[in-house]
Amino acid sequence: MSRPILTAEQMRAAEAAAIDAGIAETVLMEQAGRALAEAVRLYAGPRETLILCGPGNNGGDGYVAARFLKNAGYTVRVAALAEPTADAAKWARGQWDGPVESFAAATEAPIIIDCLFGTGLSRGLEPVVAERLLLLVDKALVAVACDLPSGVASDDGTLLSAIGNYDLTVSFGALKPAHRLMPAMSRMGRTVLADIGIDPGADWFEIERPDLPSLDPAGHKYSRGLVHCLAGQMPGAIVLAATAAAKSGAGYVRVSTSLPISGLPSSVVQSGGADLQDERIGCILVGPGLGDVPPVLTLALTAPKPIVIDADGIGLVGDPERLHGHDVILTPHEGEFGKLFGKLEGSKAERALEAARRSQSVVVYKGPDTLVAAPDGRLGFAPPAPAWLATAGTGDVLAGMIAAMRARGLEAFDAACAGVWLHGRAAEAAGPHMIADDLLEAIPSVL
Ligand SMILES: NC(=O)C1=CN([C@@H]2O[C@H](COP(=O)(O)OP(=O)(O)OC[C@H]3O[C@@H](n4cnc5c(N)ncnc54)[C@H](OP(=O)(O)O)[C@@H]3O)[C@@H](O)[C@H]2O)[C@H](O)CC1
Ligand SMILES: [K+]
Repeated sequence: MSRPILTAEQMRAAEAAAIDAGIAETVLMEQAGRALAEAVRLYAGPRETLILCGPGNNGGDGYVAARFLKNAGYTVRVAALAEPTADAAKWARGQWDGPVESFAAATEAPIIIDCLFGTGLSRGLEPVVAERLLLLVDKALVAVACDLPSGVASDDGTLLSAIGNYDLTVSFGALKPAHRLMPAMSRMGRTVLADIGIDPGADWFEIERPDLPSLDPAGHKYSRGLVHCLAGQMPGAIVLAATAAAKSGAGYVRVSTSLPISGLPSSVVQSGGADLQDERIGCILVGPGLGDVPPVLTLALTAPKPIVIDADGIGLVGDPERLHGHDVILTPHEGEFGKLFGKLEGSKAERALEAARRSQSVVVYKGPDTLVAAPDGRLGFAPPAPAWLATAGTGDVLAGMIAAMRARGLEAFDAACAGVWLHGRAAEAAGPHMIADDLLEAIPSVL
């Protein structure tokens, strides 16, 4: 089951719905605090613990966690930034029978649990607060964030204050966009989601291992999916893309090229012509190494087939509305995204959805935080992928993997999510010294 992702406002609405359904807010808080304490026990082990509590319900979670950890035999200190202002937090504070120090005088501890602010953060932290929090987090053996590291903007992943690096983030009910958007995503450490009895009902979620169609014993190479790649001026890119498609389980990969291309697997067929009316084609791939050759994109768009438009192909689209009526997956990186869609407002999540709506296409908005957006509002957030993917040719490999998933019968949004997820795992398998060619070799191990 994919982990749901909700904005702060959606989270508050889901929490309100749970309360309307008869679950008291203090019960939600008790569940959250208990989950936080349990995650700390499992992850950090029994060490002296300092819990930093803010004035809102994030702080409330902290008072509950303090009680559970103390009952589990921990040496627990609580330091408060201010007295609780939220009702549930006042209740939780009242349930805590230990002393409460002042945050300003709090001294470092092996385990720090940051319960200052969560989804209610509305601005940067006071500089003196940010500074002290940073020091306590940096000095800790294990730094834990309750729901979010304090200073992170929940909905877009920006840092409203300088924050440290956390080892563990424990979220409740649903992940927030900040858990899977840069730069916040890179500070979370391991991100745990605790079920506290809230029904998130989300259109946004974290992409997880795809459920790939099993092979049909009666199948043949065409039924396993034919990927037709259109080569351009730089053949090396299409070699990576076509090979990736073949290694990702497409039954047949064909490359149209005006000049013979070396380096392709012998199983990949090269042809001079480009008969795109061939009804056996499962997906067309255009763009890797294409160069500035608009007619090739125009030709690809004449075929009534699913199509992955990547790299130079994206730069040749011109008006996103040109793609209406076609079955397209776009795979832009930041620069290609800006060139095709211009400057859009809002978080990366909102920009991805706006692009999907404008182009009526599935948009794979690549980056350290890759998103997959569908015109109908579905939005997949990729789990963290290795930084070493930032090397030449890995985008060509991704495009080939997505085209293979599409040709194997996954619908466009699922094919894009599958390709993105498998691409990240293949990079993990290939290891930190990989180049794109090594990524190809790792694909079969993650299918
Ligand atoms: N969503 C759920 O199902 C549950 C969430 N829980 C936890 O609750 C927090 C959200 O709690 P909330 O009270 O809405 O917000 P915070 O605790 O994050 O803090 C908001 C208070 O802090 C003030 N504030 C905001 N920014 C700052 C700042 N930079 N400096 C000082 N004070 C700040 C804010 O007041 P303002 O009027 O000043 O904005 C609030 O007083 C969620 O993250 C979960 O941890 C429930 O416990 C369990 C269910
Ligand atoms: K926090």
